[in-house]
Amino acid sequence: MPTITKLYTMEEASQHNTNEDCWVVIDGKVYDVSSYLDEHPGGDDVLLRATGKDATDEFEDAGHSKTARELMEQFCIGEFLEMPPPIPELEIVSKNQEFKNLPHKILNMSKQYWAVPVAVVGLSVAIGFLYLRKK
Ligand code: HEM
Repeated sequence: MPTITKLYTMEEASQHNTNEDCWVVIDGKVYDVSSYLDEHPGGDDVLLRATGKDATDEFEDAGHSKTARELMEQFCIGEFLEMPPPIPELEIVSKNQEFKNLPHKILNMSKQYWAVPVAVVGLSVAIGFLYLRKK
């Protein structure tokens, strides 16, 4: 039977960063080490500092034994879902002020183009009015 793996984003994993509720992300897997904080031979502070990021390097740097690696499996709650980085071009377009102000620019332009015929018609009416009054 296939096993269902829960996927967690870093945003979700990083919310579990307290003494009572502590998750760490190591080598693509998410571990709930809340119950292990007091027993961790390296101390609870290192685990708490390892939350909210990929702690693979810190875990490897500590030179964990085979026993430690076997032990950690019981704390595994799922896998880490890495979100793709935002596409730079789309970001540039969305941040570009020129594109953001485009609706206003179009509105202003349409106002300008209306102003000329309205002015011409207004002037013609005024001249016509004055001409008729003189007669
Ligand atoms: C589920 C996760 C983890 C488990 C089960 C675990 C388990 C252990 C165990 C059993 C030891 C004793 C030494 C050994 O047998 O290797 C240990 C030591 C240690 N661990 Fe972890 N660990 C975990 C995560 C981490 C993380 C994420 C860090 C660093 C950010 C870390 C840092 C350390 C340090 C600094 C020591 C002490 C090494 C020493 O004094 O020689 N551990 N850990």
